[in-house]
Amino acid sequence: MSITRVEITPVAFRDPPLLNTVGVHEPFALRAILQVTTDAGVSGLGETYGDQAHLARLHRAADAVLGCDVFNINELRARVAAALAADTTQGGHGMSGMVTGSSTTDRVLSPFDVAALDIQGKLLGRPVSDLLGGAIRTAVDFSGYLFYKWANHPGAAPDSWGEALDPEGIVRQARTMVDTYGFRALKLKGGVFAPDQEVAAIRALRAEFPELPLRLDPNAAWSVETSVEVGTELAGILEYLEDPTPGIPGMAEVRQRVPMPLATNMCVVSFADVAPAVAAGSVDVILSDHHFWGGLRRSQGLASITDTFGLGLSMHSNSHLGISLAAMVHLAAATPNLDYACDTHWPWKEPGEDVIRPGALEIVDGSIAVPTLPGLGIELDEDALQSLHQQYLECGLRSRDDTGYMQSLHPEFEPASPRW
Ligand SMILES: O=C([O-])[C@@H](O)[C@@H](O)[C@H](O)[C@@H](O)C(=O)[O-]
Ligand SMILES: [Mg+2]
Repeated sequence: MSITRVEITPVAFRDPPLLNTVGVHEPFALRAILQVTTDAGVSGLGETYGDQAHLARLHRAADAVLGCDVFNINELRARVAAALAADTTQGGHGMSGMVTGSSTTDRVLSPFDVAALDIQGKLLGRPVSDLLGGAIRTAVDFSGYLFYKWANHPGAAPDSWGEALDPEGIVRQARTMVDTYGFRALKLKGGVFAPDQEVAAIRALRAEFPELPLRLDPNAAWSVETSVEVGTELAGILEYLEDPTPGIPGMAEVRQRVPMPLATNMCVVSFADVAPAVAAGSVDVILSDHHFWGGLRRSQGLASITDTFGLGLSMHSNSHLGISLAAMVHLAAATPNLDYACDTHWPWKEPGEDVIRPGALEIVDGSIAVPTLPGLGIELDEDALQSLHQQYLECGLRSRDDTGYMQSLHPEFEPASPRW
């Protein structure tokens, strides 16, 4: 079952002006869609970041994996690693400066791993979750991911979500999320306003949704002292506090002084980070993300590590389409120690704007039923792929740059970590 062809199609889909500590989302989010074909005529799908530098690496890896057996993921990884061995360039990873230390090989391997598992599943007539050890749940819980946001991108009409720049706006947004999707946990992307305003937003959410677990993630926007102040104020209110401050040592210090668990998708982003973070006692919960942890099998390796060290496991998300969501659902279904509802940016997408045919993945009562069809259980919509590719060609964006976009509108904006 060897790989005979890899097609890589960059696509762009509309994205609202969501704010974060490094800037604001641009009008389009970029992704790359991989179609991997075998000599058996069966093909599989993968989805990853669409930044230009990443695309160049994907193409180098694509040439290197031709002829590789789709059942031999170890060889797949070795070939990707060899193809990128001489690559010492940094950046272009699609995460806007927030997750810089992840492994280049693992980021590039990820969509090939997912596509190979999709093919294996189709050949065997089994869903990907079976290939990962079997689904231990029939549906996967997701959290409602709240963002401060403008009403519209400059020059464009307001989107249906409206503005959210204060606690009332955030509560309104949360109400829409909960009423529409039934989410049973909420996460607020912070690091946008001064910490007291974000504390007020969390308190407002707690008053409106007394039963729902709440998380706050300022993406390392706070100093150790600010993190301790916020953590102390929000005692008993947060399920976990995510990346309050930069770095393994800073997180370790905060962890000693705040009552709630600390989570990260910033100071532990590759296997190389795990030992130092565990030794320093930096975190209680690691957010996995198959897009930078090397695909589904390596993410399960991470799950074993968190299990071994008694750490919690959650799941991180960036703006994504349906192939990524399907992969996340299969992984989460087959990971027994996934202790928390997963993040997803899915509700922020324009309904219907996707590369997969609708219907396979729906958020109902805050969770997504695990597909039971062979492979990922989704189908590529070729026309939609072409139209999102056309949108990519026309939108002019070639790399995610939240900071540059913000500075083009507010030249005085300076991202700093920590900012407060
Ligand atoms: O989409 C965003 O603006 C998020 O801030 C994203 O880039 C982060 O990677 C992420 O969601 C997080 O949990 O840190
Ligand atoms: Mg985070």
